[in-house]
Amino acid sequence: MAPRTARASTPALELCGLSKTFTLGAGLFKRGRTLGAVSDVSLRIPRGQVMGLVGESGCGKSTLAKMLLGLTTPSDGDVLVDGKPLRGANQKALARHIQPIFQDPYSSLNPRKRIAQIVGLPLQVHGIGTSRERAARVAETLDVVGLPRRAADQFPGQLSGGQRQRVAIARALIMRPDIVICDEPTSALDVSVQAQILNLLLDLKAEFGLTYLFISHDLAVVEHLVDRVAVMYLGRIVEEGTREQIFGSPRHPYTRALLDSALTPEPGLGVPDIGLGDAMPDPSDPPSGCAFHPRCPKAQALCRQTRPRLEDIQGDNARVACHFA
Ligand SMILES: Nc1ncnc2c1ncn2[C@@H]1O[C@H](COP(=O)(O)OP(=O)(O)OP(=O)(O)O)[C@@H](O)[C@H]1O
Repeated sequence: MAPRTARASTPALELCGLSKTFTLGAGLFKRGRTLGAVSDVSLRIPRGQVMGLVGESGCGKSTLAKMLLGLTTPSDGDVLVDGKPLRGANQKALARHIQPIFQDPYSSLNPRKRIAQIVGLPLQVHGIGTSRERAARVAETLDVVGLPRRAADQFPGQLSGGQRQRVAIARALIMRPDIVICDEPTSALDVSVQAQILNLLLDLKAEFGLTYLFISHDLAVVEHLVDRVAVMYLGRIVEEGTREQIFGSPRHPYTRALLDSALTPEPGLGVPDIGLGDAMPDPSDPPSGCAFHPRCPKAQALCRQTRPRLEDIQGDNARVACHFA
């Protein structure tokens, strides 16, 4: 793994043609079908920036996150952290660079452990510091995420949803990572608490120079804190650009549909109906050509035949995969 003093121009996190294929229904005498959960994803996240990753349920966001966290092995492609490949890196080195914050603080915290044990566990697992040093770092980190000192002795069940997500954030920060993968970190929270957690994430980013990949189906949440946005459909990135480009002048019909659905007034109700009629196609049997064509209001014959490449939009520092964008 890279030293923490990598050059400022090197992206903190780079995904190069990352793919994950699952085999379904294989047996002794049966070959099984393949499902491309993530296909040929390439992204660069500069140090200190927030990349939003958006798309409907089942488009591959969590599978992508698991590959970045070393929880799933890519079928193809590479992940570079500070310019160095993650492949072959040991878990200890990885944990010092990349940490996750997951959606559900209710199920991701062990209900039988005290908060101090939960937050300090990564230090213990990786043999960092004496027990006194670990306790001091836990106390300091609880402060940083805005939890009272007394929370250290409490159990998750004694805390509110927002406080539990602060615990999950403290557990991620205790290793002082450079990159945090936030997988729907506010989806399980009340709307009023969501804003507090998002503001906390922004403050922590500034304080520790963190780089975030922020995964969400909720575009309103993403708009609040990202620098760039990548839009994913059926395992592929279909559009990527700055926050202003994606929210101000989206080019891909799917991005437009997602933005339209974000305007429907039912925040916090889970994945929106994006108003495109047919549900997302079966990823183990994707449509020919552009995978979005059966739902696309602008589809033409070419879209059924040829898959558009994700190409640079001239002079715009953005990319789109659509024949007619
Ligand atoms: N272990 C697995 N084996 C087989 N298929 C899988 C596996 N994990 C995920 N998939 C499939 O890969 C596709 C992408 O799933 P993934 O969970 O990454 O999507 P997602 O965008 O994170 O969805 P959600 O927001 O609902 O979590 C889905 O079709 C899913 O059923």
